[in-house]
Amino acid sequence: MARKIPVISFVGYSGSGKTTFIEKLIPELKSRKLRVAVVEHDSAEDMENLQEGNTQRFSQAGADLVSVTSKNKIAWIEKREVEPSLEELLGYIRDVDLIIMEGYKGGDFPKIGVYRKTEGMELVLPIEELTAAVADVPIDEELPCFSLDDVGGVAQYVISHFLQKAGYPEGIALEEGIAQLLAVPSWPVFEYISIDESDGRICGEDINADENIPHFAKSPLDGYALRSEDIIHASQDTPVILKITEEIPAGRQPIYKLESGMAAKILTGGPIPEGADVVIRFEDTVFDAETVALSFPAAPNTNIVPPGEDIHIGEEIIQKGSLINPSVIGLLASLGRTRVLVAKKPVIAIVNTGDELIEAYEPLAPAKIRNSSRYTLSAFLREAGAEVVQGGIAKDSVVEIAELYRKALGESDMVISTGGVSVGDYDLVIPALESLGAQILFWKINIKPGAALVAAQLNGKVILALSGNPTSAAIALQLLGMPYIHKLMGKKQIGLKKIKVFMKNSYDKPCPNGRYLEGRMVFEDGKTCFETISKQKNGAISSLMGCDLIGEVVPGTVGLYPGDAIEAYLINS
Ligand SMILES: Nc1nc2c(c(=O)[nH]1)N[C@H]1C(S)=C(S)[C@@H](COP(=O)(O)OP(=O)(O)OC[C@H]3O[C@@H](n4cnc5c(N)ncnc54)[C@H](O)[C@@H]3O)O[C@H]1N2
Ligand code: MOO
Repeated sequence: MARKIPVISFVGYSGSGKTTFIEKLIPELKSRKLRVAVVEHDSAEDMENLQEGNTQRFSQAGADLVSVTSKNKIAWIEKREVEPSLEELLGYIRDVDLIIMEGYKGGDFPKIGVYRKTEGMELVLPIEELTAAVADVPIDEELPCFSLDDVGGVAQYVISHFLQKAGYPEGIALEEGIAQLLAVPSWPVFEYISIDESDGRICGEDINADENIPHFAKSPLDGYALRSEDIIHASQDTPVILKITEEIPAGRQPIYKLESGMAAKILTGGPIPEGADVVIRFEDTVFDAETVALSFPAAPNTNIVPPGEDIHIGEEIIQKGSLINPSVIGLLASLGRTRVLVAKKPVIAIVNTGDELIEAYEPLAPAKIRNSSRYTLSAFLREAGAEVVQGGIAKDSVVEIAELYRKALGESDMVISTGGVSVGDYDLVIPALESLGAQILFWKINIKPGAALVAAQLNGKVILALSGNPTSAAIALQLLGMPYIHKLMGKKQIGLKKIKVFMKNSYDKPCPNGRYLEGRMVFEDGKTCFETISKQKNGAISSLMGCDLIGEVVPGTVGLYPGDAIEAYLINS
């Protein structure tokens, strides 16, 4: 029997954006090599359009079935007394991976609700009948909800929920792991804070200037404001002498309009008086208390800062999702904006597992080690802009690990754990997650170091269980965890920044499957270079010493030598 093709229906009131969303989703699914069918319901208008031309003529002439074919398309119009059942309709569709339906509210198919709450719209079906939603605001904690432009997230959600076989994938590519995590819906929450507190936060709004800076024409230097036409004939032999009307320091509004034969003494930042179109600096004039002599002409607008020269009305100050920095804060202050909308910091809980772990403040005991990863990972996360809560150390017991996960999930937006993810008898993270009813997204990714990990989700919250090996955990947090954490943070640019660097030293181990190298950024002969950290050991804490780059050794590399170019990720960028 032919495999049943998965069907997913998008439902929502007219104007909710269903069609637009599906239109954007199709290329997204196609880019993932899927064949997609779309079934639309109740669109009399489209049916009319379809029947234009010869097909319509044959159809109107009474043909029961008209088909039109061209090199790469086929269309089929069949007259029916009654509307065919959905089952019959779906039975015609073959050779696709997914059927998307628009507007079918009935039938036992998963349905994704589309709606715009801010436009006063309602959900077309009760929440219980939906599998997910696409909306302009989150709907319900239990319902995966994607924003109206998150087609990538919906594509991944559809693939991982309806197209993949049951069970979880093992040993997937890094990019696939990142995509799976990004597909777990998340909504940054926003808050207004003082701009004084906003350095390093993610802006929650697009801000454009609503005023010109400066908002008046001003002088960029100390000198005399005057009319260019008055000095057209000025020369060394025949200087023009103008009468000084007033003094205009920065902050004082001029009193007099400059008439012919007049000048105003003006200081840097002072407003240009009406009538003046030139400022000549003190050094180029001869003056006394009442007059100023000019001995050369100047073109109109010389030394005048026009309104809006610095920032003009409408100019972009910062985009939603960008990092606020000191210069943005200064611009906001110039515009009179003392509060700014920012994304709340996501709260990430850290749980460490392992019988061998003791707290950093405890004295060493035989076979025990201090829990260093709790501190390394917390520091990385805080530096990246998250709030960190400590979920404690769990002994190697399914019940204890599950209990700490449960508690940590209650206090955070995401849980990161260490240890217990390999294949040993004490690797109990997967059973602990399963005992909580979490959905395991995948186990292990194809990176070295950092392969051993588990990604899961429970009630829309991600649990990223990293390796116990300190360097592996740190590298996997950076490469796999950070893109999702950036999304949680409301960042527009997600994932670490990558740069091109030149090897400072050799790394001569062949890497048939590729690997990542811990390294330091150094500068030599005007080039940004990559110096490998001497210990490249997954279980060593010292492999991270001074490490600010993760170098990418592409599969098939037989060795790297000084001067060779590689790409490297900037840690915590
Ligand atoms: N038979 C196999 N053994 C291992 C494999 C494998 O494929 N087959 N993979 C190896 C790789 S690669 C990694 S990575 C580790 C992953 O192991 P776990 O995630 O289960 O981690 P643990 O065994 O719990 O710990 C590993 C190592 O790290 C130390 N550790 C643990 N937690 C901390 C902490 N919070 N701070 C500092 N150090 C910590 C722990 O004592 C162990 O020495 O598995 C390999 N084995
Ligand atoms: O998986 Mo391990 O994380 O390669 O060191």
